[in-house]
Amino acid sequence: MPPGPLGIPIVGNRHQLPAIKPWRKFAEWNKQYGPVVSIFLGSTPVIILGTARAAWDLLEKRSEIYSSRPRFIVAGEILSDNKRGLMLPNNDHWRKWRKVLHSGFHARQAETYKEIQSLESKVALQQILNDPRRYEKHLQRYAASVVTSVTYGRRVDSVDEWIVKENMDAMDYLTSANIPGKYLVESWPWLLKLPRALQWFRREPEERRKRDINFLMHLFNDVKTRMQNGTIPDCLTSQTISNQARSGLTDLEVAYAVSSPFGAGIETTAGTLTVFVLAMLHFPSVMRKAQEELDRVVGFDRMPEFGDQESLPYINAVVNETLRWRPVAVLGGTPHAVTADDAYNNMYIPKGSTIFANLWGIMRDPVMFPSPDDFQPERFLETSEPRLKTFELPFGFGRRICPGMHLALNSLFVNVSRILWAFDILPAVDHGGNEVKPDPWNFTDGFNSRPVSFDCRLVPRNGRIAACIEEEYKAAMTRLDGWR
Ligand code: HEM
Repeated sequence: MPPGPLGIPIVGNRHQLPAIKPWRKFAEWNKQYGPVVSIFLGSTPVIILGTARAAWDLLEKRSEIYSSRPRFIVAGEILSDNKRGLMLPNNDHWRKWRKVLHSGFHARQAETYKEIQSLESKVALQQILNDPRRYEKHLQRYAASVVTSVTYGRRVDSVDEWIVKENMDAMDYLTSANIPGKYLVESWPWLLKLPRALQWFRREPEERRKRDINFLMHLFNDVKTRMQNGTIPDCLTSQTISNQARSGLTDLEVAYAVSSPFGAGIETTAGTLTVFVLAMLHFPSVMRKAQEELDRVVGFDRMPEFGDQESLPYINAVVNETLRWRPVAVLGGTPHAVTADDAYNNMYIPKGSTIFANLWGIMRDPVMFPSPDDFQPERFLETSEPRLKTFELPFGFGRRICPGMHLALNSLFVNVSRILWAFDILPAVDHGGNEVKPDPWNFTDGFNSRPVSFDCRLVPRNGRIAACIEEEYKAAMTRLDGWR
């Protein structure tokens, strides 16, 4: 097996793994033992990949055996009734679920969502202009509204709307059910053989499941009604319903499948945009260089559009560097599992191992990314490595690669370019007039890791830009009427 720290019988290495930010420990082990490390969590072998090369060699080149998931008994089987594909093993159910997301979000289909992304980003800019202190909330609203629009054809004005809150509750419960060690049945699956009445761990997640189903079916039925009335814009749910006879999916399976962007696409997108703001506070020379490019290509009389993207290589590099500098999907998303015994560089990888591609460590590999703590967009412009030119690494691997990648990259481009065009991003100032920069390492713990909320100033660069934002906002709100 690959090298790794020595564990103890029964618990394996669990006691050596901190409950908080385990990705840091993973990276330490990769530094000490090499790019492929093995540990045991209980009796399950766990492989930690610490370089992009190792992750590509295994998760991509051998994706037919590395694209499954570990078993999630409570969160996946009991709470989600095997209908949340993110936690499904590589089987027919998952393939059908994945097809829904692929047809909804592949590169060409993502082009059709650019209009709503552009309109929503104009709303976000105007909100930042008028209420800059709550910039983080505005970015979260942007991300939530794009997801509800492309999924259910309905935008949101605020993150306090019922649909967003109910979804957050559901996601919080899902995450809380997925904490390693919380449920005995995850380590002792034979407990599932007890008479159902004695399976005490079922009651709470099964109650929650009823609530989830009510919520998801309500959204599904709302789309169906609006399809019958002819009042819904084209969206993932309407497309999937139109296709249902061919796909053979039940109503409930569709309701779960189309809800995936809720859990996977809001926090990741908004968190990455907050990382961008944090980076600009610490690397003001990058901000100036990006603004010079925007001033040259776009000017002050109009805002950047998707059509400018090819003429803005530095902005594209800033987006890539944001995804690298502090990847929000720190552990590479949900771990993979390998479905057959394998060997790699003379190391044995047993069937059933859980595989983490530790993006936090991978993005800080000094061979691929020299001076990894520095925010250097230039590394994406001066490279001859094709895999850095189209930078898909932050979105995972092989058959499990993020299906929302194109939608996400479009969101990042349109917001990063417009925020830089519109505002100087400056540190907050304390009572004594001193600039206060947030700690660049202060990130949340959890499945996705984003910066802990921080204050800063977003100051409009000039009056022409401010007037342009107000004008574009008015026009955007009229166009957005169709998305209510
Ligand atoms: C900056 C934003 C985003 C980042 C960094 C990100 C990153 C990731 C990563 C690393 C994975 C795991 C891939 C793997 O297992 O190898 C993933 C999976 C996934 N992402 Fe994203 N994502 C983002 C936005 C989105 C959006 C906008 C959507 C939906 C429209 C989405 C939907 C999904 C889904 C459904 C999966 C699970 C795929 C599966 O298990 O087959 N993501 N994402």
